[in-house]
Amino acid sequence: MNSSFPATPAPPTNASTFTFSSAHLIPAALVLVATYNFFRGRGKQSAGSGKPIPGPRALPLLGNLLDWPSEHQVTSMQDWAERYGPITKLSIFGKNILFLSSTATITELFVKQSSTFSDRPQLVFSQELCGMDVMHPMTQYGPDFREQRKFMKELLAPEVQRTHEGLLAEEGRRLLRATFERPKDAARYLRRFSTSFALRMVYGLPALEIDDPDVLLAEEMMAICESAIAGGWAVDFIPALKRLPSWIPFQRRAKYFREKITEMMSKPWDAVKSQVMDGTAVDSFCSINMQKFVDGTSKHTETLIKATAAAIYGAGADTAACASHNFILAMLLHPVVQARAQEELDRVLGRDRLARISDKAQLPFVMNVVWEVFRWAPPAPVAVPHRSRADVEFDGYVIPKDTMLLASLYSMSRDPAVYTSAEEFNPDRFAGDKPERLPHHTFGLGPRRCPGADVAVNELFLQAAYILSCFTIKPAQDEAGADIIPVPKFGGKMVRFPEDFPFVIEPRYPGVERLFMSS
Ligand code: HEM
Repeated sequence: MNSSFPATPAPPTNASTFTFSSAHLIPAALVLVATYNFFRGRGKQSAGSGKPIPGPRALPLLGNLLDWPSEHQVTSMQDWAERYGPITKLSIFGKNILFLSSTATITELFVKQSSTFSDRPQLVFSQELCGMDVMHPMTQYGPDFREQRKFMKELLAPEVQRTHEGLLAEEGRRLLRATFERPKDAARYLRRFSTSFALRMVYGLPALEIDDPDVLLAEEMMAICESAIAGGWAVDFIPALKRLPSWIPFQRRAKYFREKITEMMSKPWDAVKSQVMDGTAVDSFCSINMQKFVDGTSKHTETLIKATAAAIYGAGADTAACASHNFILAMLLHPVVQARAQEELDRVLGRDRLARISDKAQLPFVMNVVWEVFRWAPPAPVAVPHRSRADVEFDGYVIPKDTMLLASLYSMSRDPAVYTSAEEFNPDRFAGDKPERLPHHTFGLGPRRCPGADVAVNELFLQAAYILSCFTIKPAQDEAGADIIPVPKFGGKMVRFPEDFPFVIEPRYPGVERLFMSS
């Protein structure tokens, strides 16, 4: 009966990497470029700039190369926030990187000065070498960005969400049935829920199984995107390295990533295209948008829609799966919270039906559990990197043009000015006379805020309500019969999954299966 979470799929390792985590292997060429940059003084702040931005001391030539947190970015950012305040500066081979860690600073830059801080940095590895420049999370803040947002709005805006409810409910029932029949695989079914939901919403594919090639390809693709964007690739800091020959390991890796990304963008897209042609396509983001360019819309628009489709499931499936894993962990560690949520579900819904999205207002405690899961363990603890478009004066500092900005959404969740006893899992913080602020920041701030935020909240709400109506999550036991209470540990670069932990999931009462077996 014990279940446990599989680790996040790792990107393929058919070639050794060339990242800053293996900095000792960087060849002499790299040092030469560094020397060149150093003497050109590219790492300095702009001429006549304000007070120096605090941060770890930079070494000659290397700058802060050795301080770069290729793993556990969140922990480094928390440490720096304590030592240097809300803005910490690193400089690597002439590139300025700012780590932001307070609600006030992130809001000021990403919301109030959004026209300057909503671009993405030029990441040579992911954008140029892997071909991700057209994917929405990497597009620059300009016409292509706005056009893709328009396509997405038609799918993801709150007013069109009801159309996804049928799909969510169907995937939810599949989750309950599979968990009932094979409780030890519950964690894998949670992942299937979000991947299958995202792929069906975007491409109108039939419901997918755990080991379906489309699911496996999508999971590999997500791991590839994470590695490409957050891998700390040397070529992102020294663009001249992109001219190195194709047999160099990072070039081989980029080639493999590019081929997989192209396959993932084209395979389901081409399948939908032929269904549209022969009139068998079901309504989906792709089939609906394809009709628009049948009559001669440009190839560029087709590429934008195709890349938007890939970005929606790429950005949405893993983060949502991570949130549901965090939910299970939170319920395992907090049985009293779990029992209160179950009591509310029984009181409001009875034991005759499962929740609907329209029940959210009647289930305030369940909703507060959902928000507290997002706050306690933000799935994307550091926002996708932003870039400054111009020199900007802020708080006595000058932030130079082309600075990369990494915002810690995790630190916002731990901000003592906003949340009391922030480490505690306490859904009641959002209730009572003086409720604390709901953690909308978990989805980022300003124009680059996650376009799938409302879908993600509905997805976790329905999962939480379905699971707690039908099952109880309990600790597994060791050989001596003692409960195993896991100490939460998290890993991953962009999406921070909890590490593998054992748990037991059991039906709440005899006959509960009639709620989900028949449909
Ligand atoms: C628990 C679930 C989710 C979390 C925590 C989350 C969080 C985030 C965050 C923090 C960002 C970066 C914001 C920034 O750069 O400042 C982002 C971007 C994005 N998210 Fe989500 N997300 C989730 C689910 C989804 C879903 C379900 C979808 C689609 C259906 C989605 C689509 C996207 C896209 C396309 C972007 C790129 C936006 C851009 O670059 O402008 N996300 N998300």
